[in-house]
Amino acid sequence: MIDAIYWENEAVVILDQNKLPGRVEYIRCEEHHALAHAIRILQVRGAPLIGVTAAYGLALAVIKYRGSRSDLKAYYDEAEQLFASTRPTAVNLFWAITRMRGVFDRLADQDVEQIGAALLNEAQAMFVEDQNINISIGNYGQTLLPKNARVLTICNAGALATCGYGTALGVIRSAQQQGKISQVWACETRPVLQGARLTVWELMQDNIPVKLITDSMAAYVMGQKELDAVIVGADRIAANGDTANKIGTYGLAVLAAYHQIPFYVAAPMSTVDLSISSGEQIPIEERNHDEVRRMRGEYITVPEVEVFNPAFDVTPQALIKAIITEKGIVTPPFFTK
Ligand SMILES: CSC[C@@H](O)[C@@H](O)C(=O)COP(=O)(O)O
Repeated sequence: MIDAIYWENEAVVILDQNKLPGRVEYIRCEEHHALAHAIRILQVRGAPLIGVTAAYGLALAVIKYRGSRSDLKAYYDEAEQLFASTRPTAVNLFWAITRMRGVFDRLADQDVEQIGAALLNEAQAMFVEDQNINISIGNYGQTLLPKNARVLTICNAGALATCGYGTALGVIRSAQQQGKISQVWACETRPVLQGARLTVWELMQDNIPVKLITDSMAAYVMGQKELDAVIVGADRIAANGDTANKIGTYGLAVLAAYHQIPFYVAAPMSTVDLSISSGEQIPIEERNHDEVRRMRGEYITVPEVEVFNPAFDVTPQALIKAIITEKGIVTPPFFTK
């Protein structure tokens, strides 16, 4: 199993996903600013992993705190703000921050060491829970797939995006264990290439048959009747089922509807944001324009060109056949009563 994050001797160690697949390199983060930076620059990414990384970061902040007890709350507020500002779309980040805040507030009268230890316990509990949640998502999700399934996915919603096993790739892993997978199609996922770099690497580690395509080839693959299902992860799901996920997901859902291929979202309940009724209210991150102008560092266009670089899009719920969660398979009207 791939370890995307772990705690070791008063530090958080993360797998540098920007180096994959060429190099498997771990970074030891001794203080929380380094972890916030790692989230911002995608060294750690994927909604559930972003949340757990922030949780470890808040624990680390308190464990490393050397100021006066009376200043701890202001210091914690600032650390929380720092993590909240890293990436706006994945609601798991805010879910994790809120959960950690609950621990911090509950122990308001305790000394700094006790609070630090309790925060670390909470982060580690989230880590273990996330693994179990993903196995449960996988078990439910694999029941939706036929024998010899050919499945298309985008981005990386795998072990690298979570604390292990993955969501969309968790469904694929469970189906593989049942002998049900004949082919995974991985979209490369421009501009940052999480599909080409991460999903391909992760699936090949587990000997799951994967074929890489550029994003623009998906329609052709579907038209050739080479596909039984599309399964993607999610960064935020509104109560009505509208789902924000990596840019390009919406296009795949439209294509899948045209070709009558079922389109599934796999995500933990911590990705469901019941405070918003529809996807219009989901904040969409716009990232650095050089992600589009350059590929792996090299300019692929005129360096001065204007660029639009939304990192996510929102798939309308009408295009989603089911959302696979750890609690079961949810169908329309999804999370609205
Ligand atoms: C289980 S991860 C689900 C999503 O977070 C994933 O599909 C995705 O879009 C990740 O985007 P990223 O920008 O790499 O963090």
